[in-house]
Amino acid sequence: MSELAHQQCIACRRDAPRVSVEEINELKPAIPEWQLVERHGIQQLERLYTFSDFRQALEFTCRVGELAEQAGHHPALLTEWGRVTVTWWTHKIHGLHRNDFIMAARTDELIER
Ligand SMILES: C[C@H](O)[C@H](O)[C@H]1CNC2=NC(N)=NC(=O)C2=N1
Repeated sequence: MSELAHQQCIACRRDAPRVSVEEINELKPAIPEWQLVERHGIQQLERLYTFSDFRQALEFTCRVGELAEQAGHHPALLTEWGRVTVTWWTHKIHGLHRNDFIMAARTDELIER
């Protein structure tokens, strides 16, 4: 398990700061396959995972959902035949929190199992 995936998510408050550029530069190397995207002014982390069929994609989707429920922090999930797009950001701060990087690293761990 990567060190980042081991870190604890903290309860994120509405006034919590978004990650700084320095923090992004510190955290992003741990999740190299993820893209930084911006939608409607909101920075997000996004990764496409590919699978052999829809059932595999659906099973992975459910595993990510379980991870999210355990952490109380939830992604956007797009499940298609052979593909799942996972997008993390923190709704209440309209951007990226350290928690999103931790959850992206944990999402990657689901594949490596
Ligand atoms: C009430 C509930 O705890 C909050 O809405 C949680 C749920 N999951 C969440 N997930 C994400 N990604 N961002 C949030 O701000 C968030 N808030």
